[in-house]
Amino acid sequence: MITAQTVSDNLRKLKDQAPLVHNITNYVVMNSTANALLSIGASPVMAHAPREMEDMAGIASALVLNIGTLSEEWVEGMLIAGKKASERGIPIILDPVGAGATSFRTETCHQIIKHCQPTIIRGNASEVMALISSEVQTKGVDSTQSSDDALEMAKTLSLETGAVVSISGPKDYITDGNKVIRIKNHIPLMPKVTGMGCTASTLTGAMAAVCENQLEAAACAMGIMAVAGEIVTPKAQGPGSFQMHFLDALYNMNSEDISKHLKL
Ligand SMILES: Nc1ncnc2c1ncn2[C@@H]1O[C@H](COP(=O)(O)OP(=O)(O)OP(=O)(O)O)[C@@H](O)[C@H]1O
Ligand SMILES: Cc1ncsc1CCO
Ligand SMILES: [Mg+2]
Repeated sequence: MITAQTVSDNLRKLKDQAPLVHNITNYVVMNSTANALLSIGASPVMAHAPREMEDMAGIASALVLNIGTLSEEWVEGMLIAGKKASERGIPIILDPVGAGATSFRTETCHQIIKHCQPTIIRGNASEVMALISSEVQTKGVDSTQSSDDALEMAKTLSLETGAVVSISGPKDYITDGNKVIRIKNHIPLMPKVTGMGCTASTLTGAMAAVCENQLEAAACAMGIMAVAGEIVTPKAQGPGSFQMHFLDALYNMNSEDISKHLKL
């Protein structure tokens, strides 16, 4: 499975390779996720116009499709970029933001899964469950379910789609349908900052670009989120300073931090 050493080795690779990560992402997090990518050592680009999707997905090392603030035109762009990325064999991360809240979101995820074959699906518990069961409702973008309740459906989703499934929440689980990796850190302020899940997805994209094994990549990215959260916790006085210190923690993270803080 993975160890602190695996996470450190992949972080080193990421910094050496500085992969270009193409994000089609929501208005809420464009700035914060671009900064997270820069802080970790990757190269971000946010682009969604259908006319430039073939070109941009044609030069990227990973594609992140985040459906947080969708429109019909964005879906068109996502499908063009996703097909190009899939043809090129680069990793595709789907963040099903708000799947289970509206049928537009859930149906768009199914379209992306069918036409683009994402390599990793990273969402909260009810988003992941909504991709398997139409009974599950998401509260806007917030989960209504626990990661434990989502785990069996996540395994099914993984086996049905061929994508690694990464569930975030008070407990993080990453599964390929057979193996399950759990990140045991618990950072209470993390869900009080909008878009930390979107940040997890974009960092998953950066890791997936440099790491062949998508289960390992997804787990390393969630591990890095957790380690940064642990570093920030004693410094933050609330969500505002948490967000600021989080970028600094990503930027300065070294292998000692990882072995000291990561709980697997
Ligand atoms: N209740 C919680 N307690 C501690 N950590 C949490 C909790 N919920 C989520 N997290 C952590 O916060 C990060 C984001 O996960 P979350 O489940 O909030 O994603 P999300 O719902 O997709 O977020 P967003 O849509 O705002 O981007 C993860 O690293 C996860 O471990
Ligand atoms: C709050 C919110 N609404 C749509 S996307 C987003 C960012 C967190 O998912
Ligand atoms: Mg989310």
